[in-house]
This record gives sequence, C-alpha cells and structure tokens, in this order.
Amino acid sequence: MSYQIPVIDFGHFDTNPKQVAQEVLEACKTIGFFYIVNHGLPKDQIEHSFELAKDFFDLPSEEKHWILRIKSKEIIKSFNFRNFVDGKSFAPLPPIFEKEQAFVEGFSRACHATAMRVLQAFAIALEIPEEEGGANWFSDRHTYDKPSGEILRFLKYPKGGESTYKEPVRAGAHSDYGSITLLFQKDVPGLEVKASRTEWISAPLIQDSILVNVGDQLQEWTNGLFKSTLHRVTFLPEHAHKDRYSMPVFIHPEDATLLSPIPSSIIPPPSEDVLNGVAKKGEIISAGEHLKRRLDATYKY
Ligand SMILES: O=C(O)CCC(=O)C(=O)O
Ligand SMILES: [Fe+2]
Repeated sequence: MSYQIPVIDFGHFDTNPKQVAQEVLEACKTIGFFYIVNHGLPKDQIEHSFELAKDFFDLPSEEKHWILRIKSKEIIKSFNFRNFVDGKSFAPLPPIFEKEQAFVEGFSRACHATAMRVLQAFAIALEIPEEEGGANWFSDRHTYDKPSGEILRFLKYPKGGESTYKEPVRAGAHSDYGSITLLFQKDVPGLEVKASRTEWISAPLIQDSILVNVGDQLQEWTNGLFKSTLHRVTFLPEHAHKDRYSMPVFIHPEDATLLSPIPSSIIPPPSEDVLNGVAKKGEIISAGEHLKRRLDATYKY
C-alpha cells in the first residue's frame, strides 16, 4: 500500500464546505497530515516572517541567549512566540523582534484565523449539530486572546556536512501535543512522516501550501478517530550547503477548555488504546492540564 499526503484546496471551502470537510476528515482518519492550498494567508506575510527568522538567527553571538536548543545533540536553533495579548508579547522580545512586534502579532493572528477555518472543516465533517455550536464548535474553544499553549516557532537547521551532524536524523521522531499544527517550510525539504507503522515518507515542499497535522490532544479528544502521526526531520544531501528554515504554529485549545465528549455521532466511543492518552479512562481534563501532563512526562528523568 502506498501512502501520500493529500493536498486540499481551501479555495472551495466557502462555496462547498461539505466537500472540503470530507477531504479533511479522510486525511485526519488516515495519515493525519494534509497540505492546504488557497488558504488565504498572504504570501508576503509568510516571506517576511522567514526573513525575520533569518535576520534573527544571523545575529552576532551576544544575542544568542534568546535561542533555545531543543536538545543538545540536535543542532537546531529555535525561537518561540506565545500569543500576543492587547498588542503585547507574553515575554520581553529581543530588540530585532520588538520593532516588528505589530507585524509578528498580525502574522500570529492570521495563522490562528487560518487554523480556525481548518477547525471549522472538522466540525462540519463531524456533523456537530447547530444547537451545540455547529461549525464553530472547535473554534469557540480556541480563542486567540485567552491563555493557551499556542506557539509560533521560528526554526533554523544550520547547514553543515554530514560529519558535523553524524546522525541522519536532525529532529527526532515525535508527535505534536496540541490540536493541530500548521507548518511552513522554506526552500529545503527534510520532513518525514510515519505514514504507517513501518513506512517513513517525505513531506515535499509544495508551492504556497501550508502543511497541517493533527496533534495528540485532538487524537485523544476524538477518541482516536483523528490520527496524531509521528514525524521527524532527516539529513538530506542539500542540508550540507543550505540552511533549512521552517515555522511551525502549534494550535492549542484555551487552557480552560475541557476535553469533554464532542457532540458527534461520527466519533467512536472511548477506547483504551488511543495512543499517548494522558487522561485516565472516563476522566475529563482541561487542555491546560493535558499539556502540563505531557510536558511533565517529557521532562521527567
Ligand atoms: O522543521 C520541521 O519541518 C518540523 C518541525 C516539527 O515537527 C516541530 O517543531 O514539531
Ligand atoms: Fe512536530
């Protein structure tokens, strides 16, 4: 069986929401990843965000303390933006971003709005009744301005020879924690997705697309109907002479959102074998508590 990541045209979402929603549902039930095109996010905003990331990572070493290493053996440079509230960043920003704060906030909000359209497609596909909130059932639980685990991340995988990196894997296999992730990749591929239990497939660059994947919270919330799929970044020959930049946007429900049953007859009953389940059987926890438990489990040693 061969697997591939489908490309879904959101240009039809307003005119034919049910069709788009069905395509999204199919992708979520199988591979857990899909590209969206005609998503409405302006290209110049994406390009400018990548330029900002490059300028930041090019700064001389005295500003490098802003950069977080994901793991010491993985040479990846990273900067996280939490959601902006009342025009303010959650934490003080380095000067290079401070002067672009209004732009970054606009981009962060535009990414969130794009994600909300994907969440509307979920609610339509799951046939959530109008009286329960209908198409807005998920987006009503993902208010941008309320506290949540949402993060816009700039990433740089610096160029170098294979001897520098030794390992063929640059970012280890993992699944994302939240509801969905939007991923922007620039110029250099490298992402791989575990399309089945055994098969890694590459997630190529598709012009003007955003790659979307389901996270662990949504997998658990849908009782395993939606798949949160392992993915990793591998070393490709072009990484030897070209920096790789990417920007994931990790979309999370508001911390206070209860991961309570979704009013949909399409969702199966809860079962024991939902991967990465952190809630006990029958226990309903909030999105904030879910994230806390995942982080506690990851950083416990
Ligand atoms: O850099 C990429 O392409 C993927 C990054 C990723 O999966 C993550 O940060 O969770
Ligand atoms: Fe990821």
